[in-house]
Amino acid sequence: MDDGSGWWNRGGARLGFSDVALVTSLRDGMNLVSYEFVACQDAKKGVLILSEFAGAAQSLGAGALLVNPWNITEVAAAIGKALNMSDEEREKRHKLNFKHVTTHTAQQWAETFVSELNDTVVEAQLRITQIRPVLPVDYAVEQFLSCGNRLLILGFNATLTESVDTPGTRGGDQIKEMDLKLHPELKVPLATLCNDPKTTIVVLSGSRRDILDDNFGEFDLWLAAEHGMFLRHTRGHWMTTMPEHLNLDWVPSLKHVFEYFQDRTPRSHFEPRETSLVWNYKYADFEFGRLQARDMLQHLSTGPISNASVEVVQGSRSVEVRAVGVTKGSAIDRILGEIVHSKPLTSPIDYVLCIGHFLEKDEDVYTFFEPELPSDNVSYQRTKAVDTMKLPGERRPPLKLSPSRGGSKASSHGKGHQRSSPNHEKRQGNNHNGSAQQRQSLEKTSWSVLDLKKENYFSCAVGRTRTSARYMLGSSDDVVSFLKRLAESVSSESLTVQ
Ligand SMILES: O=P(O)(O)OC[C@H]1O[C@@H](O)[C@H](O)[C@@H](O)[C@@H]1O
Repeated sequence: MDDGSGWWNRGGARLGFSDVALVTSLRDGMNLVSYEFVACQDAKKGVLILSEFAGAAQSLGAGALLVNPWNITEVAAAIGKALNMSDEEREKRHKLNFKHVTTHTAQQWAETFVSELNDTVVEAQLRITQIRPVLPVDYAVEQFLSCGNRLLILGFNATLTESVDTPGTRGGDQIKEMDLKLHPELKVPLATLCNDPKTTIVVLSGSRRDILDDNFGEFDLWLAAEHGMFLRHTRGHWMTTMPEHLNLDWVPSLKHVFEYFQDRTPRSHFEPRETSLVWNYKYADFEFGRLQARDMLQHLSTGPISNASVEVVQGSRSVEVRAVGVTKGSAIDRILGEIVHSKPLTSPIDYVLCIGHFLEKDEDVYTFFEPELPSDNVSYQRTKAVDTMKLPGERRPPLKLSPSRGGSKASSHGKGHQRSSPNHEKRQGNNHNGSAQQRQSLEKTSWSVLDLKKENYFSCAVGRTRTSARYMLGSSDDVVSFLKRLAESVSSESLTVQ
């Protein structure tokens, strides 16, 4: 425990040798001593008697004996109990507290704090953000045709699916109605766009890998599941782009909470994922769903995850819990990195369309591509990657992704697919994955990936007017019409070329 500051000699050692620690603060912010005591007691498994007025009582209450320090009889009884406690109980109580102290590190606290601070900024910005104009479809199509390397990033839920209010065409089967299904009118236009050599499509969704596989497996495009934590081209295998330190220990313990709310809210739906859990009540009675959501949020804020490194994200008709650091915007640079690794880039991406019914938390994906800071005084949240490339007020130079930022690690999750080595992919005849030689030469340099002019960037929120996207569309029906227009323009473009 000697950290060089003399703490151990000044008194820290006593904490390690004691059988019992008695903390009787009448008022206390946190009480660091109780944490230090637990940290020093791995050998002795000493008992902590803790004032219920100390902040630490909220996190160490499970293993400590909690007392009201004004109640002398209670304190005396606790001392007696602690001194006579069986080894077994001491060990059990110590284990609970030791786990808490060693897993709730300053690093984790700082990450959660910064992330919540960012959320507050985004929320405040959204409140003062002007209502966005409707996507100028003709102009977006015109610009699309004028560019040579186009990237389309499409959300899935409520973007490429049928509107919730579309009268029941699914035969009244509740379970089937709640399944996420690609809008039937999109199959043809999407296939046309996917087959266009100048266009790359990424479906970026919170949904699980199997759901994206079922809906998009037949198309020639990229799938980014679970808010971009997993990625694959439909001709390749899933890989993970998850940050190394993501803590997912909380997932199993929370599932029963979500199941409970699913069971007591008819037509609501719980989707367990690997990096998040989502309960959606968009098909349920709205008022009842809202009340249930409120209950759930309260339960979550006081329950088992109140100290875990997770975020509770409230949607208009959903509640989601995800690991800190899981957002679409934080994943997008890793996704881009993989895409440009996988096929030789002949020219930088010069057109980006990013469209989705994204939660506020995920709107960071819109700002990632913002070529210029907006002229009004609304400052946008930018991802780390962008911050390193652009100073406030500066026009961003073409995006350079270094291979290390873009790199991902092989997945050991889900279907057990491992990321193939370039050679393996070659054996499969996968022309979306460059040869080992190409990759090697790319890794020696950084290269310009994005050269995006303001007029060629179209970010668009679906069904949300206050957004950090530049434009909005009313519903997925409008998205369908727009994508049909883009597909028609691609068909006439290829006819002209012939
Ligand atoms: O991530 P997707 O599939 O584009 O869906 C966007 C959002 O759609 C909302 O309707 C859901 O309530 C959210 O949970 C989801 O994240």
